[in-house]
Amino acid sequence: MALRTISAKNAAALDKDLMSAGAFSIDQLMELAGLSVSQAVFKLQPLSKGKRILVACGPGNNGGDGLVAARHLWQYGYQPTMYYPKQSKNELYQRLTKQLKDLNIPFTEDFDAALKQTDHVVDAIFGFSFSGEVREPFPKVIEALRDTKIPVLAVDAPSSWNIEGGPPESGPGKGFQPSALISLTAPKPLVKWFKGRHFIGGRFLNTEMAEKYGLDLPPYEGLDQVVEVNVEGLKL
Ligand SMILES: NC(=O)C1=CN([C@@H]2O[C@H](COP(=O)(O)OP(=O)(O)OC[C@H]3O[C@@H](n4cnc5c(N)ncnc54)[C@H](O)[C@@H]3O)[C@@H](O)[C@H]2O)[C@H](O)CC1
Ligand SMILES: [K+]
Repeated sequence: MALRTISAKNAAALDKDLMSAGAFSIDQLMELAGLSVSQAVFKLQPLSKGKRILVACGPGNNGGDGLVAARHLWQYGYQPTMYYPKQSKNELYQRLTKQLKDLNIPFTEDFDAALKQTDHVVDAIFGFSFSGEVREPFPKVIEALRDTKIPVLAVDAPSSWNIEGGPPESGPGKGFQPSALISLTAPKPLVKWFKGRHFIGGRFLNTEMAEKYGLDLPPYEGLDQVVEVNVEGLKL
């Protein structure tokens, strides 16, 4: 039986619930989400296969997960490069950005050039709050992700995909099928159309919240912040 999915609306409500009734702060959730992303990269792209990781970050919390992941990746010995064209003025993102700059992690404005010099890409552009047509400056970036042969790990959703309806039928994301996906907390309905390796991360759900939102507690093991699942949602 497949792991149960969570709609965009319920994912946003669960996030709020975790931060009110659940007593988590956004920093904590983002740190755990980003840590999971870094562990998925470690499993997909061992250091021996190439250390250069291009992390594309969008303006919201999906981008924040990418900022956190990059810091952990640096600590593991990777060489992250950041593409973060719409930087938020929010204090949390500014702190995360400073932490990366203090590690001398480069920020680039030229996504195409950076893509030619990387071994792996993290797509942390849009997550469960994406809707409508992709707006500037991201259409070109989504097209490049669609066309590249370099492996791409999508964070929570392949950016530009509709959370409920999956791949877009037109626009830059038409035909974009990343090689891997990490679903945070629980898979979104779009996983039905996803064909690559699938991880679950964001190990912070409790039994009560899982029951309230009709979710399964993912089968994490030991110290792992991620679990890889097959199309049926079962641990590999
Ligand atoms: N509980 C969890 O699982 C947690 C998940 N996290 C991550 O947070 C994102 C959701 O974050 P949110 O800030 O709500 O939204 P997004 O990052 O998906 O995007 C919002 C951002 O994007 C802009 N935007 C929306 N649509 C478009 C468009 N068509 N074109 C251009 N820009 C667009 C919008 O204006 C906002 O600025 C979730 O997926 C996880 O990755 C948390 O980190 C921790 C808890
Ligand atoms: K994404």
